[in-house]
Amino acid sequence: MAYSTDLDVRVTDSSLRDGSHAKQHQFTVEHVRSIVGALDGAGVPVIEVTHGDGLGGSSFNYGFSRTPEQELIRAAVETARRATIAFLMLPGLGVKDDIRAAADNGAGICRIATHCTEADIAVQHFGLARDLGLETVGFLMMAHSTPPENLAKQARIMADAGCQCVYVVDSAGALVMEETSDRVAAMVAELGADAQVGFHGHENLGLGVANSVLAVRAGATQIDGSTRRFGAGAGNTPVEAFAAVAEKLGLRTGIDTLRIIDAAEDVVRPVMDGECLLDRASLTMGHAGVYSSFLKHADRQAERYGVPAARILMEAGRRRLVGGQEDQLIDIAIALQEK
Ligand SMILES: C[C@H](O)CC(=O)C(=O)O
Ligand SMILES: [Mn+2]
Repeated sequence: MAYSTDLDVRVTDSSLRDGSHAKQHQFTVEHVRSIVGALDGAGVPVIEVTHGDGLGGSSFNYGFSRTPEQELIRAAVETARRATIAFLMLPGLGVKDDIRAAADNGAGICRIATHCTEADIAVQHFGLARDLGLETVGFLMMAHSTPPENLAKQARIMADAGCQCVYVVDSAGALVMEETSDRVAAMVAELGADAQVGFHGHENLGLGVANSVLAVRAGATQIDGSTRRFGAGAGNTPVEAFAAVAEKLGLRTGIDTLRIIDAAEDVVRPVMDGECLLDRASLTMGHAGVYSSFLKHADRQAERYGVPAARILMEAGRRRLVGGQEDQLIDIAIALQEK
């Protein structure tokens, strides 16, 4: 593998990428420097920094970034003393030159995300990332929406393309307990020594930490979280809670539990516009299987058309919308208003 470690689980903190959704992509270089400094000091080994929708995500459809993401990546790399800086890219939103720029700016890990049934669109990007000497991670998003055996076949496509760790990505926070471990186990059985398996959880049903522990027990060796749950929807698996639980379970994460608890309260929380809440809208997303990053888009359309965000999200779940179909939330809101 691209890194050697004596950790049982390697944690990637996604506050500065998944949290970008919650912050409506308004991160500044100062936000990045303060959060990276605190997480790095607490021993978080990998910190992801990008627009919420990855490289090239800054756009009319997804929301414009306040600061160009390559500047944020550069600031993160300059600040981190021990942590490796990762970035996310969705083929089609980002292009190969974006990967080259992130590598030039010192990022070490390229994370490539596709819908869980479309791994084949990432093949050339994994090849490029490996050629550039980057470590590679694959994200199979909306993993609740396809059964474990299909997910394992998609993971195989990513691993054959050069991906070193394929993630079960619970984008909707919809997976419940064994639904997580069954998917992880199927991927572990398929990939064997060819690639690691990871898990990225969302808190929409309050199961981020529990699902992550089950993922580890099923063979996952990389876990994502966000300190203070700073992520889309109800947020991600809280890193500080996962670190504390892992410590009690005797799993080595390399994270200093007390320092990450302080970082959550003293450094990350002040950057957040508000807490990521387990409220009606986010619970609806977990229940109906809706992509967590739809929350802020639904809130905006709810306000514009005077209809409840939860109703918009429920309909998005019924239509089985996937990432990239954010504009359909407008159609849904108009239809609900007309009713
Ligand atoms: C682009 C998405 O926000 C990636 C992600 O974090 C997820 O699907 O969850
Ligand atoms: Mn996410």
